[in-house]
Amino acid sequence: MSPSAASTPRTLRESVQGLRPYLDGVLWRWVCGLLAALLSGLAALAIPQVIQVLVNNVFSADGSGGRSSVVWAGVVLLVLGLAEALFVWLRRVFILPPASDVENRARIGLYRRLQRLPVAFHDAWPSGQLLSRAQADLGLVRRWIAFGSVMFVVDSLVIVVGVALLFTLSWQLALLYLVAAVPIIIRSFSFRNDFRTVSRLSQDQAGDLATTVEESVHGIRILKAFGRGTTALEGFRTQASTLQDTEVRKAGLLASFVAMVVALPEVVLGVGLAWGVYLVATGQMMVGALAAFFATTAVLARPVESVGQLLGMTLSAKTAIDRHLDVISVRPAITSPAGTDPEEAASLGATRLDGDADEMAPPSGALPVLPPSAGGLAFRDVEFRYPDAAEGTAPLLRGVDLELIPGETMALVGTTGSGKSTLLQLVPRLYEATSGRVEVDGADVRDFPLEELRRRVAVAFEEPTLFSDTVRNNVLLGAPADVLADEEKAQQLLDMALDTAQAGFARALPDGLDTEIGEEGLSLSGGQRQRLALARAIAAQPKVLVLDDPLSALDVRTEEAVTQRLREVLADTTTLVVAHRPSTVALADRVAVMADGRIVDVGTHLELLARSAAYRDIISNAEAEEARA
Ligand SMILES: Nc1ncnc2c1ncn2[C@@H]1O[C@H](COP(=O)(O)OP(=O)(O)OP(=O)(O)O)[C@@H](O)[C@H]1O
Repeated sequence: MSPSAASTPRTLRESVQGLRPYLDGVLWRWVCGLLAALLSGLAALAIPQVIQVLVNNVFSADGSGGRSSVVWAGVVLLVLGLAEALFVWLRRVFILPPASDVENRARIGLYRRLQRLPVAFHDAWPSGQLLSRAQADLGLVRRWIAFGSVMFVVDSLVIVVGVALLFTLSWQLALLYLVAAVPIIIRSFSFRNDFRTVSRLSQDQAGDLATTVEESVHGIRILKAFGRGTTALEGFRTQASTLQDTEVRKAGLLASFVAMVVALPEVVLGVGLAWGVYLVATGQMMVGALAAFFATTAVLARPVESVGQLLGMTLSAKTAIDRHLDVISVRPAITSPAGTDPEEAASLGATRLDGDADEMAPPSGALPVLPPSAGGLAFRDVEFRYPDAAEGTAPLLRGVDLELIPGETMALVGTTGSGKSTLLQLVPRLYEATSGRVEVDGADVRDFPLEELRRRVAVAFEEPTLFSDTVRNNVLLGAPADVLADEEKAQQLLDMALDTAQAGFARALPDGLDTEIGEEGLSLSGGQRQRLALARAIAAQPKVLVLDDPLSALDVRTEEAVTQRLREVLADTTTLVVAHRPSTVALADRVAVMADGRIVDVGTHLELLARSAAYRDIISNAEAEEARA
């Protein structure tokens, strides 16, 4: 499901139940916090009752007991005031830490799920939408759990109890107040729907805005180079204004509802006061009851005022939870075979939703019998279409048959857009073949636990992605755990990988191999980044290496040197490499020619030059491009 797809409709109860995996050990503290908040509300409501006794005694006909009752009432009021403050403090102590726990667990659950979801999911979801779900939405959920949810329940209960007390003091005046609540109750139904819609819109628009910021920071060089800064700013301004309009609409909706909630009791107050005085004057009501009545309405003023705000907060939090669940409930389409991956089961367990039960096969711990790691790679009648390809279009890859001999280096060449990169991504299951089989060491890639498959297969892409970390950590990202555990072996592996990829320049960086490279390695040149990404693939010590034009930013001579070293050092590693330069292609054992989503020929460079017009065409185009460069 893409972010533009409608969110699954859920009731508030269902949304809150979606948080269940994060509520371990939280509920009892929340209930204690709720009780503390309720007691503080009741303590506040008890104060007018004391006032009633006090006033009645002071104004009693004989005046007896006036002084002592004032002292007692003073003591009781003090105790009630202190109790109210104590319970407010207890509410915070009980609820604040578990609310942060929920936020933290939900954030980790989201991150874990994002790691599990296939590349196709990330193709469809803009990063800003995911960012806003991980940050702003979960912050809102925390505030709602810590404050909004508790106070919504407590204030609603305080209002119910308070109104009941008003009835004990004067049913006529209480009825007057209740009648004033009828329009509020009626309006609250339509308010809920209106506010929920606007709240979802504003949170989605905030996500789109985050995507724009992320993209323009990422593409700042392009924007500057093309002088598009002003245009980008205009676009951003429009988007920001749209969000502002939605926020203003949201605030307007809330303000009009809150105004109604606050104003109606105020209007009733004037009428109520006059009527109350009449009731006292005609002996239908004690003066103490009148004082207590209005003291109670004063105590109720705060919960009545805030209940509208809290309803708004509850609806916004519900939207935030729904947006979280929309991501967390996406089933990863590419998974390890059932029961082979404890981490997979943990990921599902941490985010289990209704209907997941059948997918929750407990990890058996026993891995299926896998073939020995020999470096076999084959494609058998493989067909593939992108999940987001237009309806009715032909599959991108059709009837792909290709077999590599363990240890050989095969170059994959073809016209642009013929599907070379796509084919490569099927090997580590970044995408899943629509039909047919991709085999590693004779077994279907779907039979391997993902971790094992990706231990056997390493990848380097044309667009190298590096992380904000040291050169060392970037290169050793996928190195075997036993090598990493031994400092000396890790250093040897690092040196070998850097030398093979001709990435010795990294040693001359200011802090050598411990130099922190900036976000995505942007402080390095394109060719330097490519060589580090290749070194990373080599350091993973795979049996199968798939390289998607990983040396395109290098000059011809360096590319040749790297290819030559790769063949020597990784003599028993099977390598499938997308290449464009004739000189590099010539170094491969064999070459596969791809056209229009099919492998149309396989042979040595010389064989193909002799027999394939398509190959000669590709090579002569590449030579012409090289000469122009
Ligand atoms: N995520 C995607 N969703 C939908 N279509 C895609 C996606 N990625 C690539 N394509 C389409 O698949 C086709 C093949 O792309 P691919 O990158 O595999 O070709 P290629 O042979 O590697 O091209 P080049 O040599 O230019 O890198 C292209 O038409 C491209 O538009």
